[in-house]
Amino acid sequence: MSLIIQDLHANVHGTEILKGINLEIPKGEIHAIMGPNGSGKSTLSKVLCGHEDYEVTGGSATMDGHDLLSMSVDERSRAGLFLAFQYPVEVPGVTNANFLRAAMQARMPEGEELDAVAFYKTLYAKMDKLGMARKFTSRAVNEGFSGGEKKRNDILQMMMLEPTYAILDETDSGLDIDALRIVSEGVNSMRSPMRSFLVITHYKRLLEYIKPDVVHVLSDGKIVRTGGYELVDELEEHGYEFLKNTEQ
Ligand SMILES: Nc1ncnc2c1ncn2[C@@H]1O[C@H](COP(=O)(O)OP(=O)(O)OP(=O)(O)O)[C@@H](O)[C@H]1O
Repeated sequence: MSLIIQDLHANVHGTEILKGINLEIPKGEIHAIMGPNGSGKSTLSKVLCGHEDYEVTGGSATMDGHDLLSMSVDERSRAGLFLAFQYPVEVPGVTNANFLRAAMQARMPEGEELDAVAFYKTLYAKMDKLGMARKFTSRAVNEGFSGGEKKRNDILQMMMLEPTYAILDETDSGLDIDALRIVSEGVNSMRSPMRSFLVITHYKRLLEYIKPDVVHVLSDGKIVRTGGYELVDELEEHGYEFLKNTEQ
């Protein structure tokens, strides 16, 4: 049971950004992707989620054997995929609570109704865990939220939806020191043999809390290095200097 990406190529507005990505994330593992600005990290996450701006031109991606690329965005979500965006979107006019209720209802088998009492009980417990005030339930999704509040809200969505494969795109950006710890604890509380994470980040500070099993470096649309946690230390110390030696 894994997320398997093979020789994935993708374009945005006719320009090739992903140039043959190979990645296998078995259930239960946390993989981190690091890499220079503009190397394609967010593009990879958006392609996996089916963002309409991105055109897959080759390769495959399967989730537990199912062809991810042939599914609609909705189907991918229902199948257990979740993306916390680098820049979380605002949804004016829809309260956080209603958004989450609708998202959870949409995942239930036809004919079954979400239990409202149980929903709010779970929601409040998870908000407490993330240190989020109750007022955020009645505010429109991310509208007027600070950068850090948006990131926390994304993690709340993830904790409510309980995906099997979660992609976190620079979740640490904009978080203050306490929020970074709290959000990381939220992620760690979801670690399970039945769930995998792909964590995109620039900095060691997040990975000190969310210890990845495997670390990849993405450069110019390809995975150029894969290793263990020691790779994070190496990058922190030397940056992406080594890439210059691999460039033509
Ligand atoms: N919708 C888009 N329109 C035009 N160019 C795009 C679009 N999406 C991505 N790109 C380009 O694709 C390249 C890869 O971008 P991407 O956001 O995937 O990089 P990244 O590795 O996540 O970078 P960062 O670390 O800065 O967040 C960049 O050159 C970017 O300008």
